[in-house]
Amino acid sequence: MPSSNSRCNKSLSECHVTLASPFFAQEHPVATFSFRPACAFPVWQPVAAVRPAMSAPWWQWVASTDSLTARLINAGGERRFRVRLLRQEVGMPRLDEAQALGIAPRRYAWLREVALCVGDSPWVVARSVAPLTQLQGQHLKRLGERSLGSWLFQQPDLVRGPIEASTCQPRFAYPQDDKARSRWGRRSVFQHGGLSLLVQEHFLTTMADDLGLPSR
Ligand SMILES: C=C(O[C@@H]1C=C(C(=O)O)C=C[C@H]1O)C(=O)O
Repeated sequence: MPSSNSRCNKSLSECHVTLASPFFAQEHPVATFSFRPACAFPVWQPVAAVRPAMSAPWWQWVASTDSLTARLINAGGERRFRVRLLRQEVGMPRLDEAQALGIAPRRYAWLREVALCVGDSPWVVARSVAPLTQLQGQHLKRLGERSLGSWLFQQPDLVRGPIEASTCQPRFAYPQDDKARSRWGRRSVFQHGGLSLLVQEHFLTTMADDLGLPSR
């Protein structure tokens, strides 16, 4: 059983890992995250288009349209579910994110990056983006370490757009003591009360190992 100071309980400053990015060739003593850019510009495809390359157990996760939070809690059984907030700030969405949201590039957005942990393992890392101009009245900024899904799936007018999938690695940093990598990434845009919210989730190898999921 991992120690109590495992990666999901460590403070962010304790998540000391080697930056594996080509831009950080050497161990970076003050670094807190690993970063492995595998796709400079990620390729997102409709989830149905990648189904032939995806095993049935993974399809149950990647193509599901209900709350991932609820699924993770259920799959974790007795193990504690935890949202680890990595970053939440106002910034610029990436080009593919702006395109997915249908907004012009270089428009300020609300950015949130989390690790969804079951027990001591980060199973999913996620990055959510919403245009800042659409956030009036939303309580997203005060979410903290409550799951975004716990709020989102309470909205009666919620509409989820089509799910797209990718095998690209996350382009944001997340704690990776055991060199966890993304097995599958997915994204979709949620609409609620004039808000468009892009949610991008990456299912990690730690989740595959803990659940005995196939490699793809
Ligand atoms: C959209 C959901 O919320 C989850 C929780 C997130 C968060 O807290 O930032 C981000 C992505 C999701 O995996 C969900 O549970 O389906």
